[in-house]
Amino acid sequence: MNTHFRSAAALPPLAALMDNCHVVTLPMRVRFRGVTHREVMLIEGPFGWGEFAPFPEYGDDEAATWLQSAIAAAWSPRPLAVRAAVEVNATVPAVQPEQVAEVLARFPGATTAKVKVAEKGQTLADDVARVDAVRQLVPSVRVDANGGWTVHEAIAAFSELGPLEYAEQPCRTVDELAELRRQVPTVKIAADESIRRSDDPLRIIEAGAADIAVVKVAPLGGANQVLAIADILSQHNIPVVVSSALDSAIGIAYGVATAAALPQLKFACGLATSRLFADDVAEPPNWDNGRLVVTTPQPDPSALRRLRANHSRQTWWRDRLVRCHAVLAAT
Ligand SMILES: O=C(O)CCC(=O)c1ccccc1C(=O)O
Ligand SMILES: [Mg+2]
Repeated sequence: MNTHFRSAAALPPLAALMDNCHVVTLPMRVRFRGVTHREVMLIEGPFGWGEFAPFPEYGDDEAATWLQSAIAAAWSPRPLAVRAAVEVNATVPAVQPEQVAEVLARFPGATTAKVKVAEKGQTLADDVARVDAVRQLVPSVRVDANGGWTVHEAIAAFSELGPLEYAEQPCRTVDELAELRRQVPTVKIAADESIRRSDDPLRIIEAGAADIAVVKVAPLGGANQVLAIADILSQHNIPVVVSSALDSAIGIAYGVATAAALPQLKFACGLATSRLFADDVAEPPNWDNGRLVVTTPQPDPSALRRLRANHSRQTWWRDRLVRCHAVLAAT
């Protein structure tokens, strides 16, 4: 577990979480990260709602940090906002070029698009065709390879993809990112998995592995952790991009609140993923021409019923909650 920025707040008793949690399954409009449905657990506390939604394949140690974030959201006040809305990017899954216009139509006014590339089973030609289709409709394009390229493949891809705002996690390891940055100083490199799945989210600094840091609130343990990490990164001239982990409207609102509290925000944030869901537990933050407005939504009781996960998934998530609570209690 990433214990570098553990919360100072007291851990609520397990019963307080168990008695106030709901597991829902949100349908996606298009496949994303290989999934068509996203399961999340929502927990109500004295300060509102938190979201506990580590991906199913994550182990308990890693998932416990996501629980810390859910608890911070529901058991403590939001950080102080310095802006009322946050600029966001359109997110384009690894779709066919013919589907690009339909995807982008869900993000009216967004001037930056993030395009998924290096998807398993696809080729560089597929990526080039998708990126070209996006660039015809949106002026600024970034790509996210989710660590799918070797250094060599990344260099080949950069030479064919045209101008990029930046490339997010082009390779898997910190050392590869650093090597790629040395070899291709003209393309900005953003670290995502190297921060959110690392025991030490700040290792990228010393390694010289990133120009930009993607920070996700849940895997980093909450808003205060993100603000602390962003402060250190800014001292090394590494700006942050706050992004979603495919959160429900509840998690998105916490991400928007966190982004709104950052002293500096240079890049559009990856928080517009609500638009990839066909249904949600609450109205997501208002969309204002490419920006998301800071709000604190409440889950709609009828949506919690409508989207309620089946019995075996309820049990699975409640068991996971028990185990992750034990991890937090022991550290
Ligand atoms: O950054 C965005 O625009 C959307 C968020 C996103 O891409 C994402 C969502 C869930 C899991 C992983 C990722 C990722 O950035 O790799
Ligand atoms: Mg990413």
